[in-house]
Amino acid sequence: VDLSTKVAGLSLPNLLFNASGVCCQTETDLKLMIESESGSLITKSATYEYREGNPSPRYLPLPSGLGSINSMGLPNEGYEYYLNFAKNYDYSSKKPLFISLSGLSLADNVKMCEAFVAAELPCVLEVNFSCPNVPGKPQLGYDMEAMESALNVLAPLIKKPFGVKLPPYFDIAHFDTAATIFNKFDNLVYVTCINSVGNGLAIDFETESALIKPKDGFGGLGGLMVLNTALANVNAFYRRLPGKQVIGVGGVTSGKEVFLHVLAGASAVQIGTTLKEEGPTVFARINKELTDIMIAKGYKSLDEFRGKVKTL
Ligand SMILES: O=C(O)c1[nH]c(=O)[nH]c(=O)c1I
Repeated sequence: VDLSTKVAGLSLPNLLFNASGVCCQTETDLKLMIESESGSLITKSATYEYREGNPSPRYLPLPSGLGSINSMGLPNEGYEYYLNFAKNYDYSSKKPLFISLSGLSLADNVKMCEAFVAAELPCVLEVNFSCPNVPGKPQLGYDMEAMESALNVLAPLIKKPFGVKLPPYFDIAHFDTAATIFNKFDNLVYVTCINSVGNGLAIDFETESALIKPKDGFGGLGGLMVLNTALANVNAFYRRLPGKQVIGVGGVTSGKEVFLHVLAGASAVQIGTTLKEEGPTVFARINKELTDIMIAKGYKSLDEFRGKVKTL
């Protein structure tokens, strides 16, 4: 059974990697990803300067076991740290490297993209339009005009194939509008769907308190509970972006959800909450589970069923 795939022209030995933000903020984290059975890795979204992020507790798995809530607040080492990591990365390692950028302004995104473009590295840039947890900064992904304006500046600047990380959309008209924008940019070769479902609220029954400290307890939701929204966003953009690819993320706890993401159209699949809770051994487990599912169903490669979800 062949779990390999191609994204943005790069070959991934298998389709699994981390969701940006999980197991990827420091070199220690990133080394764990390199040593894991993942097919690639992506760095924590970078801002121009180092950021401490929001006060803790800022991430928790939910007592229900159905997911997680986070309001990290974009903690990261600053973009130069990840530029340096990218300069020292062993690109002969077969594991492609993705770099996530989430500038607090278009000017910051421009400066960070210019620095990465100037370095002429084989890593793939992904612009994060969907961080839900920086107080006072609305998600660009929910402002269609602002997102198009940003892409009008960033796509020509990046020149090479790149991707964007999107928030979940919940209205067909939004899928249509967003896809129309993305189809204007030839080098925008993939979208990653979905980021966390923004601004949920987890309340503890006993203490009658919000679970996390930042933003009165409001934070992005992840894990199994967001699976069906994730599958919808993957399939909506798979149908609307001919010639482009979709990376699926949201709700992956086993090979079964990975299989569903590929059926919905995903070229690669990321793991967030389950990676955070289980650790990097999750990649070996889920690759094996997916292999067993494909053998049971008689599939030899991902191409045989990618995007082939049936309708009634
Ligand atoms: O709070 C965060 O750091 C964060 N949390 C998320 O759930 N998604 C994001 O893109 C980010 I940048």
